[in-house]
Amino acid sequence: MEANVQAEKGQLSIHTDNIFPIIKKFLYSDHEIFLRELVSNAVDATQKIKKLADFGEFNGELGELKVSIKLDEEAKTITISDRGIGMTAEEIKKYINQIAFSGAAEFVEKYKEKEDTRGNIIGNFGLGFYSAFMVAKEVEIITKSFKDGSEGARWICDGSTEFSIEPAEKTDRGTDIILHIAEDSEEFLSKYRLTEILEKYGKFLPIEIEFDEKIINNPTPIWVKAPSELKDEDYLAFYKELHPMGEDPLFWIHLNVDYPFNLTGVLYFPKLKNDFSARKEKIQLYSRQVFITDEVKDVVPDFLTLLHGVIDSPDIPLNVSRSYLQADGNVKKISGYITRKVADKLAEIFRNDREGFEKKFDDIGLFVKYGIISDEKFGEKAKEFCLVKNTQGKHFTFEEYTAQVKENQTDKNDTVVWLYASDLQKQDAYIQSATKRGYDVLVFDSVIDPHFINGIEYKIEKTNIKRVDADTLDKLIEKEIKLESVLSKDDEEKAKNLFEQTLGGAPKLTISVEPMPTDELPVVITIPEFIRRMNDMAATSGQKSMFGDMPQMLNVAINANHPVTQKILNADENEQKQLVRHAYNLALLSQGMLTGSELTAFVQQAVSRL
Ligand SMILES: Nc1ncnc2c1ncn2[C@@H]1O[C@H](COP(=O)(O)OP(=O)(O)OP(=O)(O)O)[C@@H](O)[C@H]1O
Repeated sequence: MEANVQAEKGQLSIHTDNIFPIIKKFLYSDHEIFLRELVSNAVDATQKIKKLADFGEFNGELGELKVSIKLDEEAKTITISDRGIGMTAEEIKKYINQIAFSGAAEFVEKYKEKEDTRGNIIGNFGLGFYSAFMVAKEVEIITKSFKDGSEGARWICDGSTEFSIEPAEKTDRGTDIILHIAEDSEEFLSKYRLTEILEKYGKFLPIEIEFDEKIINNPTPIWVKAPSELKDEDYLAFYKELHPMGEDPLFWIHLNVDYPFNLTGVLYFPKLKNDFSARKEKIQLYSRQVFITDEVKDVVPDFLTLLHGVIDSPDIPLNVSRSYLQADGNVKKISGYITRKVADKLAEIFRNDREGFEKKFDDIGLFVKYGIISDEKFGEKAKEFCLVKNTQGKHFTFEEYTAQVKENQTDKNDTVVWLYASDLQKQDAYIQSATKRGYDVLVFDSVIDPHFINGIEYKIEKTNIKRVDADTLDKLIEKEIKLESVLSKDDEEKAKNLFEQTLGGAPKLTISVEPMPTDELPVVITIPEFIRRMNDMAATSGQKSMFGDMPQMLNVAINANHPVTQKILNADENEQKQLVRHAYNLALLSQGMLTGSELTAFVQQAVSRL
């Protein structure tokens, strides 16, 4: 059989007429970035002239090197001017007419032997210039190269694939890019709008940027300086620059690494209290001092997005438009590095200033706990310095706490039981009972705590964490030796039946008779730990628990040793019922569960006895 497809290799052909509109309009989704691209080019050209002066390849006067932006509302133009290296007519043809040929990349390549110039040069792809056509119907370049004897040149293009180039009068070295703004982009002919864009992308560009007779940027933000040059005031002042309305941060970390990737930055710990709302979009990502994004969730683990500050890394892979990140191996390394640094800083403060660390823990606890449950590596380190606090306000590390309660709170299965309360007011009766037994009670009252408890329980060896009202104390920490019951088996059975009959209408009650100390309540109501915890976690993550909203299951423990139980057993039928209800209501009341009409009835009944 004859083959009608011949094996062949070849080259795809691209029609400039078709691809050009795509580059102009769709490469960059956000039109405002034209200004970022053109100002970055002007900054690059300025950095290059400085470099050439350093290398001895330019011996003239550098002079004032700022980049300036001018708006002419009447002529409907925006002009970006620099005093950088400029271009000869030949260079325009090479760098501008050849789309996707980057003079920036070429410069870096040419001088790579001399030093790592990449650090200063922003451009890479050779496309940024064309973003001008997203907003301009015509673009002019008037430029003069720094090279001796160069003539000025004027390039003009109306956005088609045709251009013209001619000699031009220009006395000074450098480049003016003149944008004749298109009708559909006139929003950019506004001082306010341009200021906004310049402040967003250019606030920390390394060369002075002038607009409307003002310098809009800080060319040497603290993250480009050496930590040894900086004082606390400098860090606090920079924080104010980022968050003018923000409360002072608690502390900060200066990031500075150049191997195996390049990254600088300063991360601040804000006061979080019990509040997740402070989060998100407070870390800004820069690449060579050009603002990229404040959506850093692909670069740092989620819990770190609670921090504020700046990260600058030329090694975070950006796509052509520089507005999106690409998750890759480098990003993982960077994320790992930041996590480690943050953990190390916390460990250092913990070691050097335990008292200060404890004071700050209310504010950073949320962060540390979120880190522990969401990031394995951070969790490993944070185990050493994460603190828990008891009802007396004393702080402990996990290890210290286990050592503290081990003797008294180890159950017959050799498991250490940590008791906690989530609401000091509501659970007061239970806390007091536990304290009377010599047990210690922790406070876990933040939004993250239900998740935190669940997350750490299995990480701390042989430990159970139970809320103080999850069961009667004897069952929370089951000991070998039990308290004796003063009731006969018969009487216990009678008491149980009586409660069951009287409270029969109440939903899902599990009634038991248990020997407890006489100073505890005659009836104790508890909600099983597991079910309550699932409810709590569902509530904070905004989901519905599979167990519904309210605790459906209640354990009602009748205190066999309380004199009231004896009294109930000895009373006549009518009085028995009243006493049972009353004791049950008191137990509900102490759990904060007597509400609505039942509470009203209870209060009225009590009043009638006055
Ligand atoms: N203001 C300027 N002064 C001197 N040369 C310039 C200027 N603007 C652009 N160029 C030259 O034109 C080239 C192409 O610019 P373009 O913005 O398209 O790409 P790039 O900056 O190299 O890369 P990227 O697409 O990443 O921005 C630059 O590399 C540079 O050589």
